[in-house]
Amino acid sequence: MLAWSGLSVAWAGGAKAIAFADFEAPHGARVVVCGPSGCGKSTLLAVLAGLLTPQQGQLQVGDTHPLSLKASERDAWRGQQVGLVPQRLHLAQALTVQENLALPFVAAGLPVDEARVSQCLQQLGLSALAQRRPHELSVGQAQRVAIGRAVMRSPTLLLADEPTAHLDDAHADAALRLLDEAAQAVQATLLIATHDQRLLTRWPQAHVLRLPALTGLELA
Ligand SMILES: Nc1ncnc2c1ncn2[C@@H]1O[C@H](COP(=O)(O)OP(=O)(O)OP(=O)(O)O)[C@@H](O)[C@H]1O
Repeated sequence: MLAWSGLSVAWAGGAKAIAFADFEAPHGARVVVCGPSGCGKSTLLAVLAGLLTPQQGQLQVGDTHPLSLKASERDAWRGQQVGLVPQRLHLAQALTVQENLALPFVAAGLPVDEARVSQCLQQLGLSALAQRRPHELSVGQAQRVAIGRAVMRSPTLLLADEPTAHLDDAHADAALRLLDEAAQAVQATLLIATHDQRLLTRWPQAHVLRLPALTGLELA
């Protein structure tokens, strides 16, 4: 299951705090976090990925309580259990598609599982592009590489930040289908942060968390 309670984030200097409503969804769920620009969607994703430590609160991802882990344990947990497709894809420009997909193993100091890399290339329709570099890809192709990299180590939690921003209907649909299939293939919970209303129509069964706009009340 994915659950949090009492979560709040305060920025350096304590100027502003964001309190997130409590949430719980079963493992394997589809979750949509939506709300207006600046309401805290990316911030919540950073907390869920163990990249940002909240001021307060509890977080449970499967059997793990990431906020109780030491920094090094949390890094290891993130590498193994969390896949993140960031808003800006952050592909390594000097590396080929195949090498980008292998990065999660390299970053963890593990031998590259070449069979898994090949499987992902195939599943995401990237085999013919394996030797290209990111600047030789379309936006949709680059996004597929980012999705492949995120699911490479079969995470239990797959997070995607605005994956359909700037995509037309057909490409947005394709991106969502890929994320859905990629999550299903590794039996991960999939959480998407978005302000794209199309997603709510496409996934009527999703658990939806609507974050309110931040108001002056959050100002300390
Ligand atoms: N490092 C930071 N220091 C101070 N404030 C920050 C920092 N990062 C984000 N914020 C503030 O926290 C709030 C939430 O930002 P966040 O990026 O999470 O919103 P968002 O909902 O993802 O926005 P968008 O839809 O525009 O990407 C904003 O008011 C933002 O200015």
